[in-house]
Amino acid sequence: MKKENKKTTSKKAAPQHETSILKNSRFIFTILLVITGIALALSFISYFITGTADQSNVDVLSNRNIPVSNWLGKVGAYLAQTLIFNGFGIAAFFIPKIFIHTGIFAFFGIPKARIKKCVFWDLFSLLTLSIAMGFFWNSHPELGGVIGYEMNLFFQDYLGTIGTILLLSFILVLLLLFRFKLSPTKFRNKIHTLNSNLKKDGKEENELNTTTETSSAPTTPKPIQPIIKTVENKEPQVSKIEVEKAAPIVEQKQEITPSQKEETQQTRVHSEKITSNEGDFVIETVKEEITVEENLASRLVQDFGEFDPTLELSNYQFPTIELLKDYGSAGITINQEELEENKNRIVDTLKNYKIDIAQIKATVGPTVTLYEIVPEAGVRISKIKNLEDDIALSLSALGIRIIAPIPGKGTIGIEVPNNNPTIVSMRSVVGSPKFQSAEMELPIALGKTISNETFVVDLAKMPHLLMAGATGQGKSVGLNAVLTSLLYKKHPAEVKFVLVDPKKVELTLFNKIERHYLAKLPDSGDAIITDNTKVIHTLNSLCIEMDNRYDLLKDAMVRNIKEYNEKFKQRRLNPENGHKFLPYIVLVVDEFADLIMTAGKEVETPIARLAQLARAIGIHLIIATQRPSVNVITGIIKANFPARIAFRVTSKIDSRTILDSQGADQLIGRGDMLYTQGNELVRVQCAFVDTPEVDLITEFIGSQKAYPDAYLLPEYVGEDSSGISLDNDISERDSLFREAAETIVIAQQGSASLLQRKLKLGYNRAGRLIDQLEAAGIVGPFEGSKARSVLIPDLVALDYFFKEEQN
Ligand SMILES: Nc1ncnc2c1ncn2[C@@H]1O[C@H](COP(=O)(O)OP(=O)(O)OP(=O)(O)O)[C@@H](O)[C@H]1O
Repeated sequence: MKKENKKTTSKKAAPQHETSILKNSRFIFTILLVITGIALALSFISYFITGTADQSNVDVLSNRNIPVSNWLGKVGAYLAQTLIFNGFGIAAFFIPKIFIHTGIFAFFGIPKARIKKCVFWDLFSLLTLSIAMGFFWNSHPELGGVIGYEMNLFFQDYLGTIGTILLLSFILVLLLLFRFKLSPTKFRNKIHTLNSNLKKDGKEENELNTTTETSSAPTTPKPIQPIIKTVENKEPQVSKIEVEKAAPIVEQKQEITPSQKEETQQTRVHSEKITSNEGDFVIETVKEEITVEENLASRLVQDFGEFDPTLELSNYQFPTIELLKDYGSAGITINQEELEENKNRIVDTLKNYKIDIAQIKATVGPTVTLYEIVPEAGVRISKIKNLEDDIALSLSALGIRIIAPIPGKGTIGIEVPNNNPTIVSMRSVVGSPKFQSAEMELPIALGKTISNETFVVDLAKMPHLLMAGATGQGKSVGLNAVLTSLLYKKHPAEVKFVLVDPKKVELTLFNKIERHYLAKLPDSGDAIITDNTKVIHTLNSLCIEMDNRYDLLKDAMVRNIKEYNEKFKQRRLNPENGHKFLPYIVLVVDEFADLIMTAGKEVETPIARLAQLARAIGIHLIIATQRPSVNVITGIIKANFPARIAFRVTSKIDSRTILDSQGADQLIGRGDMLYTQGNELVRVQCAFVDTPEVDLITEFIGSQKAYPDAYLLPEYVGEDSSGISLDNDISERDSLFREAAETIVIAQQGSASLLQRKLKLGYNRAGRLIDQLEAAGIVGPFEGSKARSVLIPDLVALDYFFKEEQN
């Protein structure tokens, strides 16, 4: 043991010694650079002061007897003559600047890249200035120097005088843009702030003038005023009147009421001298104080307006309604004969079963007509309900549904399909005033009800949607209708889709809007997910996103995404603390049965978690399945999906699985559906949107300026790869291991959340890194709520540690 200790001490001592030598030589070098720079600068200044006195002497540098006037002697005179007159003129001052700057930068250990950048721009400015000064060669040759003059002539030969001036102006613009980062927007903002400041000052001056006028108004000399200091709970003084002559001091404590506090914003002191008989006295008014965050926010809002999340794509154009196909007549054609015929048949059938009708009324919908019957008094409703099949048989129509009684009305409804159904076009529902003026977070125009009204629902309120139906009954069209609705109403900044499409063909068209509307895992190719492992990763990643969002909400002290975004828009949340505008995320899973069959619990668990918790933070799920059997739509999923859509299914059992009641088996297909949000069922004809229409819309959006990438979800490292072992195997380490170690050592705080923030990692990866750091002996073991201790004191020791490890 002792031996080992000795070994480590000697090994530790060696690098410390090395570093001290290194530090010393660096210090000497930096001092040398700065002194050289100063010397050059002095010799240049001296050159301009002593004028041409030394010009004829510099040639005889070797002759000790010739006197020179330069402050830095012959060498100074020689350097100044060479670099200024024979060189770059006054631009040569950039040379000592480079020396001094580099020296100072090196002293403070500023990264080399930054020093190089500085030197580059200085050399660039040196040449430009020198060429520009070349224009004055005839009157003042020392301004541009020989090199500046020659280069200037060269450009003039090729570009002419005007061309050279234009070129130099362009270079000046480049300098302002890239060197001084003076963008036009910054410039505008500066002018704006200057303007508003001027206005404010003007106002304040006016106010002050009024005060002084009133205070200097009295003609009779005032008696000597005492110094009055009003102190507000240690806040700056509110008013202070000073007289030259000594006077007693009266101090008053004054409470500031909350309302006063709100009024005040910023401390400003105005002083005004007033001459009275007794002498000058100064009035200092201290105005406007704090209410930190709120007022800062309102100031920001005042100066820059509310935060606009759409700003980055401010020129984004929503798709036009013309992109959607017009399927002929928007209205429904009422076939009187058909109506009459059906009515008679219903009345006759019911008569056969001894059910008398008091009244019958028909409401014609796009695909189905509803006959509302008011039975004679004394007729039992269950009797009619039981005759459902017989009535259907006598009407010889598929898809008869009897609603007995119609909720909210004392009538019985019989829905009979129309002989010639009308297509409900997406165009008609998107263009409807109901959808256009919908004040909803995520409005969806699903189609038209039986009374031909546009049926609009809010996905945010659902808050998740389950869609089921046998194959070919309109599920895919339904999904497209949902997505299209959102594309027509929501800006790319406001909503993002996560699309899971195991069939690989249904949602492919949405690839075109990847950088506008889609979200994906970092480093994954296509945004549309088609394979199962990726689905599991994405779902877990969404869970992480959910947790992160909850943290943000907690920090912002709000309850849901709407309030959070409101607060963010009002600039009351600081982006530097990780706050950002949160878009809604809509997860669409097609062929859910397929997923459950292959991935089972791995999919069900995150889905259930998201379904239970994600509503408040703006993640909404839409799940579609062909096979609505109980092992697919399990109890836990059903419980969290109160909003359900059933297209036609083949059996009553399937209908029960989806809707908890029958009915879906009696639908007629082709977009005929039942919608429920927990209570009654609504029969809706789904809006029809064809593939070419979706193609046009996505093309329209896709051809516009987009974000640099799809919306990136947090990284998720699968369970399989996160096998946490405390083996200190260097080859198995995360690629960010070293960076993580440095981050932890610099902060002297061993926490995964620190790594998450600094290295922008997902929780799992950060956790894994911490485990590896523990295994390596860089951080201590887990200590409950406290951060782990860091076992390496600084970066030098860490460097040494890594070197040791290599050996
Ligand atoms: N709302 C609608 N209005 C009119 N016709 C429709 C409607 N929805 C679907 N259809 C018709 O039904 C056909 C099948 O629809 P869709 O492709 O949506 O079925 P699906 O349920 O997704 O089938 P699968 O599960 O096999 O993919 C469509 O090609 C279309 O002709």
